[in-house]
Amino acid sequence: MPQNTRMARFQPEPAYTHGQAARTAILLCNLGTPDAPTAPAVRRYLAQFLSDPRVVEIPRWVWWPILHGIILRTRPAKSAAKYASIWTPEGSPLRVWSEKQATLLRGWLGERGRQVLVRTAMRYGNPAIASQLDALKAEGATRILILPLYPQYAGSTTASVFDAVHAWAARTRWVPELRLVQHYHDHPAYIEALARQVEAHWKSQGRGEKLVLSFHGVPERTLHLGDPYHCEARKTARLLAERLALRAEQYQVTFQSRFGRARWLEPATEPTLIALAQGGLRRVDVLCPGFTSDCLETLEEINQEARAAFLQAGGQEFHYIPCLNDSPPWIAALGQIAEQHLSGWPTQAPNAEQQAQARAHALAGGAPEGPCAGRGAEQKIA
Ligand SMILES: C=CC1=C(C)c2cc3[nH]c(cc4nc(cc5[nH]c(cc1n2)c(C)c5CCC(=O)O)C(CCC(=O)O)=C4C)c(C)c3C=C
Ligand SMILES: [Fe+2]
Ligand SMILES: [Fe+2]
Repeated sequence: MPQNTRMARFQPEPAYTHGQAARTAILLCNLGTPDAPTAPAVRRYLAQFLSDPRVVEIPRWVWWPILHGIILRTRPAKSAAKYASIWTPEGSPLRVWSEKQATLLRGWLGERGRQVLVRTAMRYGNPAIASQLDALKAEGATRILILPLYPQYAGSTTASVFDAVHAWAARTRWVPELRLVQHYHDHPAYIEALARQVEAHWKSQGRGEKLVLSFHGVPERTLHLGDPYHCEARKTARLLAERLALRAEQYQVTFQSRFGRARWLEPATEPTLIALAQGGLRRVDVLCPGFTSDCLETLEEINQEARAAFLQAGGQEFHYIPCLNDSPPWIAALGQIAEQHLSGWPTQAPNAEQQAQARAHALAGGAPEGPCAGRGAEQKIA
C-alpha cells in the first residue's frame, strides 16, 4: 500500500495521553519578549516576531531584504539597551506579570471550586504556545480555553495567537476541545478594573488636568481593511471615560509604538503629549489600557521617553498609571471572562480515584473510555 504522506507529519501520541483523567485548562497567551536584555536574544525574538505575516503585511520579497539586511542588523542592540533599562531580577516584566496573572487566576478559580489548569504562553519566544499546549496535554488537559491577554482584537496579535494554536493542532493527533476568546474590550469587569486602577492613582497622587489613554498602534491600512482594533480601542476608552464620569475635554485617546514608514493610527502619543505641554497643560496622567501587563512599550516608551518629551516641552508633572498587572479587580475580571467562556465545561479536577482508574486502564492498554487497545492500536488492528 502507498504510504500516506499526509499522516506522517502528525505527532504520535505520548503514552501519558491514555493515562490521564479528563481536565479543563486555560492558556493565557501574551505577545512574548526576549529571553535576556542582550542583542543576540533580542535579535532572535525580533526575527520570529517580525517574520510573522500577521504583523508585517507586506510581500515577503519586499520585506525580507529590509528585515534581514537592515532591521535585524541595527535594531537588536538599540532595543536591548532599552530592555536592560526595565529588566527585573526575575526577568522581563511582560513575562513576570503574565506568569503572576496565571498563578492568581488559578487561585481565584480554585477559591470558587473550579480546579482548572492555568498556564502562560508567549506567541514569540518562550514559553512557546506549542510547548505549553503539549505540557497541558501532559497534565491531562482535554479541553483548553485560549485566552489572549489582549482585550482588543487585532489581526496582528489575537489572530496570530490563534494561528499558532491552529498550527499546533494541525500536527497533533489527538486534539483537545479548544475554545478561543476573541476579545473583551467592553467587558464590564475589565472596564471596572481599569477604572479602579485610575481611581487608586488619583487617590494617592491627586488628579491631573487630562487623562491620556495610550493604546499600541497598528498600521492605518488595517483599519480600512476591516480590522476592528481601532474601534475596539475607542470603545474601551469611551466606556472607561463614562465610568470615570469624564467630560470629552478631560481625556484623550492616542496610539503609540509606531514602527516603520507606513501611516499608523493617529493621533500619536508622544507628539500629542508635546502639543499638550506646549499648549500650557501642567499635569498629565497617562494610562495604557490595551496593555494588561507593564512591558517595554509602557515602562520605557511611555514612562521614560514620553515623560521626558512632555517635561522638555514645558509640562510640569507626568504621572504614569501602571498597567493592570496583578491588581485584584483585574484578576477578578480575568476570572469572570474565563468563567463565561468555560460554561458547559466541567471544571472539577479529577479526584484520586478517577486518576487511578484512568492510569490503570491505560496500563492495561485501553483508551480512557473506548474498547480499543489504546496506544499503537492502529498497527495492531491493521
Ligand atoms: C509592525 C510592527 C508591529 C505591530 C503591528 C505591532 C502590534 C502590536 N503590538 C502589541 C503589543 C506589544 N508590542 C511590543 C513590542 C514590540 N512591538 C513591535 C512592533 C509591532 N507591534 C516591536 C518591533 C516590538 C519590540 C520592541 C522593539 O524593538 O521596539 C510589546 C512589548 C514586548 C516586551 O518584551 O515587553 C507589546 C506588549 C499590540 C497590542 C499590538 C497591536 C494591537
Ligand atoms: Fe508591538
Ligand atoms: Fe474605528
